[in-house]
Parts: sequence; C-alpha cells; structure tokens
Amino acid sequence: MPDGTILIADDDSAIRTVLNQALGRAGYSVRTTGTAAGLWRWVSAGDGNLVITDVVLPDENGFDLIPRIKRLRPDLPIVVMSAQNTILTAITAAERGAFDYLPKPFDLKELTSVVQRALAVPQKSPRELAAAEAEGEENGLPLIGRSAAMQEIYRVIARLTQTDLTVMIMGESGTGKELVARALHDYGKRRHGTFVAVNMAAIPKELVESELFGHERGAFTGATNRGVGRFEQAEGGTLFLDEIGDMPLEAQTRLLRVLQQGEYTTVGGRTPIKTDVRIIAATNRDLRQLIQQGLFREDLYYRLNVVPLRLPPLRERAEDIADLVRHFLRKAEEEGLPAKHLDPEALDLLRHHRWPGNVRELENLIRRLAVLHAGDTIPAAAVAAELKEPAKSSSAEDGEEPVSLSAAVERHLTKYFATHGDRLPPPGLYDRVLQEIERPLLSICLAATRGNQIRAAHLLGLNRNTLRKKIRDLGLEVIRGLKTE
Ligand SMILES: Nc1ncnc2c1ncn2[C@@H]1O[C@H](COP(=O)(O)OP(=O)(O)OP(=O)(O)O)[C@@H](O)[C@H]1O
Repeated sequence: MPDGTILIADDDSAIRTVLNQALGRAGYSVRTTGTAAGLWRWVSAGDGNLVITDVVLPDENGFDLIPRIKRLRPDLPIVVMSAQNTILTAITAAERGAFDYLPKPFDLKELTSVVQRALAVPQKSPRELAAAEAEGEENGLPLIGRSAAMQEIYRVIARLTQTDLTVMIMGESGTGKELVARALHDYGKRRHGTFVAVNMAAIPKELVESELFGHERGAFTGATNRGVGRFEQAEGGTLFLDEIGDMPLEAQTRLLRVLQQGEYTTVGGRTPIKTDVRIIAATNRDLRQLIQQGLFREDLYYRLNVVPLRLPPLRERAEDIADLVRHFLRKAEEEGLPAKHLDPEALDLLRHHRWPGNVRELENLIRRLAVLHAGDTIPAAAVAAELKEPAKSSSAEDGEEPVSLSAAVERHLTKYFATHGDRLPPPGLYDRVLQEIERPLLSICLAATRGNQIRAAHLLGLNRNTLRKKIRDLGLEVIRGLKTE
C-alpha cells in the first residue's frame, strides 16, 4: 500500500472530487482545497508529501506559489496541472521547480504514475528561478499546437531544459524539427550561448568536415586562410545538425570522437581542440536502414540517440490545425496583410488534407491564401482550389516535389547560404554548382540512351567530343545497355 499525503489545489470542485477518489483508491491519503491560501497553510504547517496544483487559482497564480513552496520545503515535489496547454506552461512549470506538468484533461492512470514517480524520487534543491515568459501569450510561443502529441513534446522539452543531453529529433520534413531544436536551446541552460544550425544535405560532401571542424591554411586547394568551423562558432552553445543521415562517413568518425572525448582536430590540424557544445541532431530518414546499408555508423547513432524525440506528422494531429491557421494568419497580419479568418468549412477541408509537407506546407498555403484572397473571410472554395492546385512556385517549400529545376536549385542554394549565416560559402561556388547539375544530367541522359554516347550527345544538344570530355572530367562511368527499353 503506497503511503504519503497528497495536497491538491484546484478551484474546480469536480476535479477535486475525481482526483480525491482516484488517488484515494490508489491508497494515498488526500486533502483538497480550492485556494492557494489553503494549500499554503498546509504546506507551511509541514503537512503533505506531494502537492498537485492548478495554475489558475482564485487568490493566486499557482506559478507564483511554487517558488515560495520550494524555498520553504525544497524536497516537496509539486505537480502542476493546467488547461493552458502551451509550451510555455510546461517550461514555466519546469523552471519554477515543478516535478512534472500535466496538461488538462489528463488520464487518471497517467496521474497515478506521475504521483508514484514523484514520491519515489528524492527532490533536488530548488533550481535557478529563471524569469519566466509571460504565460499564455500565444504570439510569443515558439511552437503552436495543443494536441496530446505536442503536449508530450513540450513535456520532454521542459524536462530537458536543465540538461545538456544529446537529442535526436525524428520527423518528416516540415514537422518543426528545427523549431524544437531552437526551443531546446532558447529555454535551456545554454540560452546565452549561440545556436548554430547546419544542414548536412545542403553542403557538398567533400566540404562537410571543414565546414564543421574548420580547416588550417593550405589544408586543401582553395584553403588560403584558416577557416572557422561550426563547432568553434557554437562553443558554449548548441550545434544543430539537420539531416544527419546525409553526413559523410569520415565526418561521422570525427563527430563520434567529439561525443566520446569532447575534442576534435581541424582539417589539416594536429592539435586536439577541446569543445563544449551541445549537439542536437535531426533526421527525416530511417537511420537504422542507413546503418544496415553501411552509410551510418551504429556507434554514432547510439551516441546521438540519447534522448529520441519523434515529431508526429501534421496528419496525425489534425486538432492542431485551427491553432496553426490562426497563428499563421496573425503572422501574415503582422507582415502588413489585412486581417482574415477562415470559414469553418474551409478549416474542415484543411483538417482532412494529408499534408505531405506538414506544417511548412500549411504555413505556405495560409500565406498564399492571405495574399491572394481579397475578402476577410476565406471561403472553402478558395481553400479547395489551392489544395487541388498542382505545384506552384512555392510548392518546393511545401515539401512536395519541386516544380521546376530552377526552383529546386534555388531552394537548395538558399538553404546552403542560410547554413553559413553571416559568412559566405567557400569560393569556387560556380563550378561546384554546375558540376552538381552536370553530373546527374549526363548520367541520366546516358542511362536513357543505354550508354550510347552519340544518342546522348544528340539528346543533350552537345557535340560528341564535348560530351566525351565531360564524361572524362566528371569521372562518369558509362555502362552500355544500362536501361532496358
Ligand atoms: N508547431 C509549430 N508551430 C508553429 N510553426 C511551426 C510548427 N512546426 C513547424 N512550424 C513552421 O513550419 C516550418 C517548418 O519547420 P522546421 O523548419 O522546423 O521543420 P523541419 O522539420 O526542420 O523541416 P526540414 O526537415 O524540412 O528541415 C517553419 O516555418 C516553422 O516555423
């Protein structure tokens, strides 16, 4: 039979009754009150082994009460319940020293298991009471969505704010992986350090190592100066490695060393450099499959996957769509567009869409509707037309197949430039980019003509000798009869 007295503060008498019964049945003795003053009286008298409190109480905000309780009784665990289910509620609860946070409505089984854990773990002394952001102010929220799936994400983020653990964020493109990584940084211990994001897929493979670890002067052709790597930039802060599955094997080995020994060497350098960087990785690919194919190191996978966080696709949390739409419409308004809202039927259409490009696709669609639609209520027909519309110029952003080659190249290059922040990419970009395009262009044409160079030259509109030279320069393998017709 578990023992311990649980003090419950909630102004809703129905909730008090339900909790009283559920925890009483589980064997605890329970005392309930509808006010902060009632709770404070018990706590200051030394009663109770655990507090469960609502945030909004008639006489005081639960969040203001927590630090006082913690000062008086640092070991008394506090569980916060709230119907204001935003990321800030979860984080504020963690910052104020709450043991856990339960978004309302919650499952009673979940409550009992939180209670068991809280009573089993000896509480730490109160943590730094960081100034909490104004609660419930949706405008400033980094992540929108109150679905159960997002609540779970917020709780994990809140638990991680006091740690430096390596996190692996998994999720389809556009689900908000980078946003979560930023939230982990912005609300964590390293928030005063720099957040550096690098997209592995956007950097030419041969440059990944120097990009991450920096290079010495003369380390390779074109390295006329010492190059500062992303690790150095992120010192004391967080390094976000996006699309980690695209990291070449040699760079993986260097990264593993950082995670094992906390040090690295620059490209062309010999002296190991100590580093203090928190790593957050993200992927939209199945890393286990890449491991099986020999493309990803298993030992690195385990080092990165200390805390796995799976971001659900938007189609699995359709209940978040209304909040997201409101958020994006408000953003459009802030950008100077007239205020608009969506007709309920239009919203329904959005709830039933599959969203292959996830939140990014929704964001772009709302922006398009806000720009293109004249009236202040956007009707279902306008949404239906947009959803039916095949790719438009911004659909590459939506995570669907890009419309045109130039749109795809533009998207790729924009990402590539963005990964350099204020700096410019290494010189020689023109030739590198053209080669990247030339290579698939030639190999696809050669495959289509079953390696017949005369036909391939004709298809390309190139002189045969020019094609032959390009094949040689690019080191392409030409296999005859590659493609069966
Ligand atoms: N929960 C959310 N609330 C508000 N905006 C969101 C949310 N999730 C994603 N977004 C927005 O959607 C867009 C895509 O998000 P983000 O870049 O974080 O996704 P991602 O998973 O990292 O994508 P990719 O895998 O393509 O890099 C961004 O503009 C981001 O602001």
